[in-house]
Amino acid sequence: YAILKYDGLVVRSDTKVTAEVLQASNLQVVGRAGTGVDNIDLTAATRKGVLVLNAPGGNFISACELTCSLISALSRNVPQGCQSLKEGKWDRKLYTGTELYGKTLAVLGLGRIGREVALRMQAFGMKVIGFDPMVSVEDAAKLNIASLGLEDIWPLADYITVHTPLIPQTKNLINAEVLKKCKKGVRVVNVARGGIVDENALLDSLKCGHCGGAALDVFCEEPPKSEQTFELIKHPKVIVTPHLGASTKEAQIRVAVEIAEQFIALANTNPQYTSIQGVLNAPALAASRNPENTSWISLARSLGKISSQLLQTSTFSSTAFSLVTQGAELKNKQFLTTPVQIGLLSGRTSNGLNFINVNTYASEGGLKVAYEHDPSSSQNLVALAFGSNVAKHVLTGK
Ligand SMILES: O=C(O)[C@H](O)COP(=O)(O)O
Repeated sequence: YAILKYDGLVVRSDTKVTAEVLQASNLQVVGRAGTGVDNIDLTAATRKGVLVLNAPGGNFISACELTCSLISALSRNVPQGCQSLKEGKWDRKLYTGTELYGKTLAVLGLGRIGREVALRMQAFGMKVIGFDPMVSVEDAAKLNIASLGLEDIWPLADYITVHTPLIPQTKNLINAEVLKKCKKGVRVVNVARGGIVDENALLDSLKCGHCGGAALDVFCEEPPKSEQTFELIKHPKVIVTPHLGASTKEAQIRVAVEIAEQFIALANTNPQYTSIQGVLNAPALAASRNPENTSWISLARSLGKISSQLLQTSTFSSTAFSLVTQGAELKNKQFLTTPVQIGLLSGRTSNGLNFINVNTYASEGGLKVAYEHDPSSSQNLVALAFGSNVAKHVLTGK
């Protein structure tokens, strides 16, 4: 395996980093020069203790701009008119469009891309409604977006654009039932991920004339192979691009720089680069790298290790663990439960434990460490209490 000699890997969405690839490698870090990580087996990476990072700050403007271009191209039949003229025709009547001015755009997912799309399409005079369970009605209103429930959105939207990751909750978000609830003539745009829009349902709705058009940059399978997807791609009311959302010179430079800077920060070789903001599978990693925490981490690990030796049990499932910190310096140090877990599990597993994978092995072994900060004492101190119905112990360290 060529991968064996590498410690780090940087990919775009085309390269699949499967469990098999991870297993065959000595990788310590996988960087995604972009946003979506559905091409990386995050569970397998976490289990192996391989850090996964992304660079979402670099390509959102490009994804937004492609979305806006597709919305306006859809409204005026730009690709169809272009193709027809190249074929020597002069079909002015056939490609009469509709204005965007005064139309309602539904933006599903009000993260970085969705917000930028809303802002730009408002400049066209579109009324923007939106949905995002993570964004409050007030915050949406600050962006001039009326935040509505999905059921209220469907009958209002002239255009629907999706800007969510592909997760179980968003798979087939736009499906046959939804399309039936939409206005006749609704247009659907997907520059996010294939699978958020049900391709078969969209094709049926286009064929019966209910859906008025679609613009697709992403597909369930990339590159597409199935006959049905090609029928959708070739439909006269569909305009398509081959996953070009982030394919601009600027975005590619930005994501490459963003990932490279994070790799340098991880290597700790240049004090200019310290930020590893794209970490996806190690919530306690940033805190573990702060020199102020070093001695507390090693104390927490030792408390875990000693507790493990004091406990005669082979499993932890019937033992309750509680980590208590005291003193101003130790406020909000919940992450110390991670080195406690490492200490508890070390010597009990042949897997190499680190800040990335220990939570996986802890939950598989029924190990839970509760956390509490006691503000009543000014003395900086860490205490690990553990016990069962039979015996209780408290270990403290300063
Ligand atoms: O998730 C992303 O960042 C975009 O879909 C872009 O993917 P790409 O890096 O493969 O172009």
